[in-house]
Order: sequence, then structure tokens, then C-alpha cells
Amino acid sequence: MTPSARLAAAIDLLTAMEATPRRPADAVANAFFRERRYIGGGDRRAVSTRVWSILRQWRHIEWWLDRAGTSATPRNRIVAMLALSPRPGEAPQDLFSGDRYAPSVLSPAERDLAARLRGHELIHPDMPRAVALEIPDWLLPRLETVFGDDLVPEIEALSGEATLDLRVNLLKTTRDEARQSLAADGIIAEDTILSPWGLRVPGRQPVTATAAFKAGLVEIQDEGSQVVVAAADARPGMRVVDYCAGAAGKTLGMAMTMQNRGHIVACDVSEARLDGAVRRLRRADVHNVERHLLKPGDRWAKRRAGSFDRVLVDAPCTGTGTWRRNPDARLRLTEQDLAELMVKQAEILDTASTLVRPGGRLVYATCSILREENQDRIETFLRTSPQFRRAEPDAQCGLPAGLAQQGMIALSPLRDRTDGFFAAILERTA
Ligand SMILES: C[S@@+](CC[C@H](N)C(=O)[O-])C[C@H]1O[C@@H](n2cnc3c(N)ncnc32)[C@H](O)[C@@H]1O
Repeated sequence: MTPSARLAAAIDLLTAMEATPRRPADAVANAFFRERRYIGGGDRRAVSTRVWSILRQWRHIEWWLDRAGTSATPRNRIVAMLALSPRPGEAPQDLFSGDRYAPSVLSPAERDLAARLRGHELIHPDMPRAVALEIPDWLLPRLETVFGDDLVPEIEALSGEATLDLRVNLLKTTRDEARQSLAADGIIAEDTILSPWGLRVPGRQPVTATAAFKAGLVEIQDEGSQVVVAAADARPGMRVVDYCAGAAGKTLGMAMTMQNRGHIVACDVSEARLDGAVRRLRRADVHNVERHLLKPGDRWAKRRAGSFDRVLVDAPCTGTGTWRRNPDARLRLTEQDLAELMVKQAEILDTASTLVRPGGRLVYATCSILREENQDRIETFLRTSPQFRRAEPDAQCGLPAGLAQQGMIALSPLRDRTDGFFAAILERTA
């Protein structure tokens, strides 16, 4: 594709995203490219990079368009981005060439817009703080409470590119062998700092095409998720529940720390997600996992009360810790979403906690950075559940000493170079 044709595809993709504003951008993009199989890998990456650069600057661009008195159409967004963040060979009038497959030539109003914005920076001193930080207005006071003086660098870190982390599957290999196998396919990976089984790959590399990935030696998993797996400290022979297992990301990690011995029940309310786990479990050679679909009125938990050594609750949450991957999510998130999720988290935690045996552990985790979903949730739970107390990670789980503070781990992209993650370790005393 020519640069102009790629730009036209970017405009079409932005238009598709605007047509379904509640749908995650990556789901819209996947559907978009599935319907256009003629767009090859390199072109797909170029179109996505262009669109994602706009998603990351959504509020900045809107502010500039509003100031210019024009509407935030996909074409105007792209014209504004090209003018505010110019790159060599990307003059708007050249890319909007009107040629075959290219966007139609700029209208007088679009040309005027480009001329007015040229020479300005994306961020302007007059922008309200929430706009400058690219977060919804209602979230600003909450994030100021969480990060205090570090708010700006923390949000900058949350807005950057995500790292590509792998969890080595110790059921099949060692960290060194996995690293060597990746190197044979031209991918140089480094050990992660916090996770004892992690490898970090620089940039965006085609890991899924490597022999290591195909053979199930490595699994793509953010280091923060791996830390949650380590905090769960599931050991060989234990009875374990992964109560919100989804497609089994953390189930796979726990099966590994259990050396495939003992039993894990992977529960979820989503049949599609649990089905997605099957192929991953097989590829990783995991065979101590049973899947259980939770249904309304399900008596499964009641019948098994107090019978598990470990219960992991990887709760549905705002995902505010994963903005590096999903920059569009921060703009979709509403105060109502947070309120609904908090009700759900309380219900899930209450039910799942009944499964833990006396002396067993409950680990509650989110990929959120908000206090309401994390520390506040745990404090409320502990007030009403005196049979639980905070516990420290055991040294044998492999996490660095001092990572947990009073039984809670809060990871941030700025400090830890992971997604924003939270995990609380609770022990049932009676
Ligand atoms: C953060 S995701 C889990 C991700 C998964 N543990 C992983 O590591 O790949 C949260 C999961 O909670 C599930 N969920 C939502 N409501 C639930 C409920 N009431 N009980 C159990 N699971 C629920 C969702 O379907 C979703 O798969």
C-alpha cells in the first residue's frame, strides 16, 4: 500500500471505531482487518500504529479541534495529528492526494485547520489538567489521591508503549533454554526483575511465530500477571481455585508452580473465555485443571466451602493498570462502570472467600490502579470477615523481599515497568 492508501485505511478504521464507541479498539481493529485480508502484515502494522498514536492523543486532539471551532471527525483528527506532530514526508496535502485508494484532497476548511495547528505542540499550557494527562475528568481526583506528586510521571508511564513479557513454562523447559530457543529465532530476551520465570523482549517482535512459543515453552504474560501468580504460591499437591480464570492466563502459571500435581478448578461466568483456555492448557502440557462454568444460582461454591488451600480472585476491574495496551479504554471508562464493578468485586470476593480452608490463602488481584478496587476493597472485606488476616508472601514463592507491604503488592509502570497491578494476600485463620 502507498502511504496515502494506509492513511485512507486509518481513516476507515477510526470511522469504524467511532461507530461502536463502547467496543474495545483492538476488537474493532481485529474485525476490520479480518474483513480486509488483502491488507498485509506490514500495512496492518502501519495502519494500526497510526490509529493507536491518535487514540493515545485523543483528548489533546479534541481540545485543539474544539479551539479551532471544528468537529472531531476522523479526517480532522488525522489532519490535526499530522499538523501537531509532523513527520518528514507526511505533509497533509501530499497524503490527502485524491489518487486511487488515497483519501480525497483536503477541503479548504481542512487545509485551514492544518495551517492553523502547524507549529504548535500537542500539549498546550491552557489545557485543563485532565485533558493534558489524557484521562477522564472524573478520574483526576482519584488518581491524584493514588499518585500524589508522582501523578504526571505515573500517567506518562501508563500512556507509553507496553513491554512484551513472556512467562517461561517450567513444565517444559528452563529459563535459559527458553532464552536460547528464542535467540535461535532472532529474538533476544532478558530476564525480568520481579518475576522469577519471566523474559522481556524489546520492541514488538513476532514471538508467536517462534519455535519456543509454538512448542509451549513460553506464554505471553505481563510481568505483573506473573507476580500475581507467584503471590498465589500454589504448590504441588494443593487444591486450588482460580475463581475468575478467564482464558486461564494465571491458571497456567499456577499449574506450573504446582508442577502439574494437585488440582486446580478454573471457574468463570464466561463460557467463551473458559473454552479459550482449552487450547492453551494443551499447548502448555497442563493436565491438572478442571474447568467450571459458574451459572446464576450455582451451588458449586456452597458445596465446596472451606476445602481449598488457595483461592485466586483475579477480579473483573476497570483495567486502569493496562492503559499502555488499551489507550482507548481510559476514555470509555465511566464513573457508573466503576460503581458497578465495585459491587461485583465485593460479591465475588465474599463468595470466593468461603472456599478457602482454615490455614489456606485467598489472593485478590486486579489490573487496576484505583484505591476503591484495591486497598479499600480489602479493608472493607477484612472488617466484615474477621476469620481472614493479611499475610506476607512466603520466601519460597520467588518474589523479591519487600515487594509486599502489609500483605499487599501494588505495581506501577513507572516504578516497576509492569502493567499497573494489585494483589492482596490474605490467610484464613479459623
Ligand atoms: C481480569 S479477568 C480474568 C483474567 C484471567 N484470570 C487471566 O489471567 O487471563 C476477570 C474475569 O472475571 C470473570 N467474571 C466476571 N464476573 C464474574 C463472576 N461473577 N464470577 C466469576 N468470574 C467472573 C470475567 O468473565 C473475566 O474472565
